[in-house]
Amino acid sequence: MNPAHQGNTDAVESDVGGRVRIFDTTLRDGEQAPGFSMDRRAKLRMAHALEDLGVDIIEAGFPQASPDDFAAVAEIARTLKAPTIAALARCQEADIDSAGKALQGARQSRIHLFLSTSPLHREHKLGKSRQEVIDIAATAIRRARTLAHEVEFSAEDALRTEPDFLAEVFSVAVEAGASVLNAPDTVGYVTPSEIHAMFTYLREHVRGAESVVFSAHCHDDLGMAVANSLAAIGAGARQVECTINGIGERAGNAALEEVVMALRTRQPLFRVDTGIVTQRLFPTSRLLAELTGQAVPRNKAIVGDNAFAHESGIHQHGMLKHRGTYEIMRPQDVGAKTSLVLGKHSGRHALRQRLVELEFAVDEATLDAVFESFKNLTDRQRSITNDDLVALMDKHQNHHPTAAVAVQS
Ligand SMILES: CC(=O)SCCNC(=O)CCNC(=O)[C@H](O)C(C)(C)COP(=O)(O)OP(=O)(O)OC[C@H]1O[C@@H](n2cnc3c(N)ncnc32)[C@H](O)[C@@H]1OP(=O)(O)O
Ligand SMILES: CC(C)C(=O)C(=O)O
Repeated sequence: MNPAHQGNTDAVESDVGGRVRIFDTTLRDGEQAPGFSMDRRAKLRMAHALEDLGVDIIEAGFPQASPDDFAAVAEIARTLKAPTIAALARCQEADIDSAGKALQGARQSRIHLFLSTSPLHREHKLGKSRQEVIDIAATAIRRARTLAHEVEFSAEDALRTEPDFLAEVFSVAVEAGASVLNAPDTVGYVTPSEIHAMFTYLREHVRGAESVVFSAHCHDDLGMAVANSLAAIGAGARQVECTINGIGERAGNAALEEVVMALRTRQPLFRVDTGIVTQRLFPTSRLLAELTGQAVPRNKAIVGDNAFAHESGIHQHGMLKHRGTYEIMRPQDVGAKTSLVLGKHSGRHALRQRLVELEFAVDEATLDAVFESFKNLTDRQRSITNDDLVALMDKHQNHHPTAAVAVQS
């Protein structure tokens, strides 16, 4: 068993341990975005990869959404050993019962209930008063408590909810038996300082706060999902809900790989750890792209093709002297590799390095001459391959047979 998973169900212990629980919702919030749906087989493959990655909780789906999603949650619950398996449910009996049923085979099960709390959602979406929202949540939590090992309660649109009302809803949720309180920024509206203030307020005002885990679930509508998740951690959140490649509703959720590597790379700042096997980040990202048919953008942090690629001559020169000049993480720590790509922006240092790797012995005069041909080629071609370089060297040697020696090509 991955040591990351040992003892991952004790709410109180997690809050004092400097350990942030990673709740992966790739298979639920990620999957519900247009273009990303996965069938049962794809979900099962992804769930195994998430287990290997060391996530603490896998939200496997929304069983009431469709028969195949029910089956996917049930199969993941039966099959996986280490992580807690969560299933989403509205505060409705049918949803709760179907989540409980789907989770029956899980070693550690969690029903994840949600109910809107913001004035906008209360009035226009649910048509419910404050008191009705509180009563519906409490009744649902008590029912879910009998069907799973643990219950998480999410106050949908929490970050646009009146703080005193949110604290009251959460206090009732704790009394009813919820052990994880999730305050989602459902529409990606807030800034880091605002979410920090909300989590600080909640931890001070929710009755029973010391016995539960506070959780952040941030959306990326304004591009702040990761920053907001980190700010919530700074204010005491000890569970973060995130997805591989940041997939999810609209602009997506906080990207798991970004949250995890920010916490790791800036450990002295955040002083918390996760149980993620970071070397699995890149392969897990690629598996998701394969299963959904949605490519990872080249410039995506941590897992994009360009995350550790350098084409600019000045950067390549720096990298050849000391990789810390232009890389803040070691690519092997996320399962990736550094590449010095030769193209229009490259300089002599990187060109010479590649020629040496190709086992050409190159003097300065040859390098200058080949560099000129190389630059001309880059104006016609976006990147230059090893075969292109060998051809350039052959051409040069035919004109100047003694200038460069191909030791082997
Ligand atoms: C913030 C989030 O990401 S929440 C999760 C969103 N994910 C999804 O919706 C994906 C899966 N959903 C589905 O497959 C479908 O919406 C179903 C099967 C769950 C429900 O379908 P339908 O019964 O046809 O309802 P529909 O989706 O059109 O409308 C939502 C209903 O749920 C109610 N509802 C919404 N949230 C909640 C809640 N947390 N608790 C109780 N009821 C809720 C709405 O008021 C509405 O009720 P009404 O039918 O009485 O008017
Ligand atoms: C169900 C909840 C946690 C959610 O997805 C949201 O509010 O964005």
